Amino acid sequence: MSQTAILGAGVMGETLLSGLVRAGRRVDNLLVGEKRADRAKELEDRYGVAVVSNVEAAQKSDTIALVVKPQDMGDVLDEIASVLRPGQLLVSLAAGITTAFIEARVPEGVAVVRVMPNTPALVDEGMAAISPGSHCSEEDLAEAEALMASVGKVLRIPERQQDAVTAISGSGPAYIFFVVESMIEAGVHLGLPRSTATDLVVQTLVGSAKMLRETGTHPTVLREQVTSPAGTTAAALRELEIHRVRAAFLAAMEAARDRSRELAEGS
Ligand SMILES: NC(=O)C1=CN([C@@H]2O[C@H](COP(=O)(O)OP(=O)(O)OC[C@H]3O[C@@H](n4cnc5c(N)ncnc54)[C@H](OP(=O)(O)O)[C@@H]3O)[C@@H](O)[C@H]2O)C=CC1
Ligand SMILES: O=C(O)[C@@H]1CCC=N1
Repeated sequence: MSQTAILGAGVMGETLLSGLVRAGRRVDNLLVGEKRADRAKELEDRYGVAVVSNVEAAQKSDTIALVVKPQDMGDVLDEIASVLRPGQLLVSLAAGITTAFIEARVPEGVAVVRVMPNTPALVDEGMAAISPGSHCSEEDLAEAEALMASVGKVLRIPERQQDAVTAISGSGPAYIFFVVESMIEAGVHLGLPRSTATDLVVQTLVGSAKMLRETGTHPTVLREQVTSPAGTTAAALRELEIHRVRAAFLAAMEAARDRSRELAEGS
């Protein structure tokens, strides 16, 4: 079995680690590089995984997942570059960071794949988009695909689409949780107990998501089915249009796309 390292075990690194463990990956085939000692101890206790230096993890692994913040990526690559060798695969999950950025800092022959995952991977419902770097074989891409497939769906996309993907599915769960929070607060304003409002909103979200996935029906049609003539839904949707919610979503996602581009410049 090949050895996999995860460098940076914050929210996303742990999400990947826990998914691999759930998918049946033996912990002795996994290594974690994490600079914070208390966090390292937490992960060792929780998963029984070895937390070692980045250099040791990189040296001993065939596949190395880079899950540090984009701003820390240059330092981590500088730290491990001297122990990397041709045939190894680097899988970067960092927003904004291009495969060219990574390839310029590692020895030739090290394959690079860029991935944009999301946090629903924690419940095996992740959405990951992957793009090959310039020296990446089909085998390397398939390896990265298998890594991410253990925690959800995987789509292969051209790298030029990665900043837009980051804005849609990478950050996407946050927008959905924001809508959920807003609806729960509205329920409380309307006089519902908070727990009742929460149950109503969460099940409505799950049911609606299931309809989208299982019926394959266009969301406009599904929305129209809820909207009775001169009814309650039409009254609510008119307010959402007056408050320019659709335009706000577009502006928000353009801002996320632009921020992803800026992260590539190291800011
Ligand atoms: N959270 C999300 O929903 C998503 C995140 N991503 C990407 O995943 C990456 C990580 O994000 P996220 O998990 O949210 O961030 P976190 O800050 O939670 O995790 C990053 C972790 O890396 C650690 N770290 C920093 N420097 C080093 C180093 N030199 N060696 C080893 N570990 C180091 C950090 O420690 P410390 O805190 O001490 O600095 C922290 O534990 C980012 O690049 C982000 O763009 C992609 C898609 C979704
Ligand atoms: O907010 C961020 O920068 C990361 C990338 C996508 C989701 N979280």
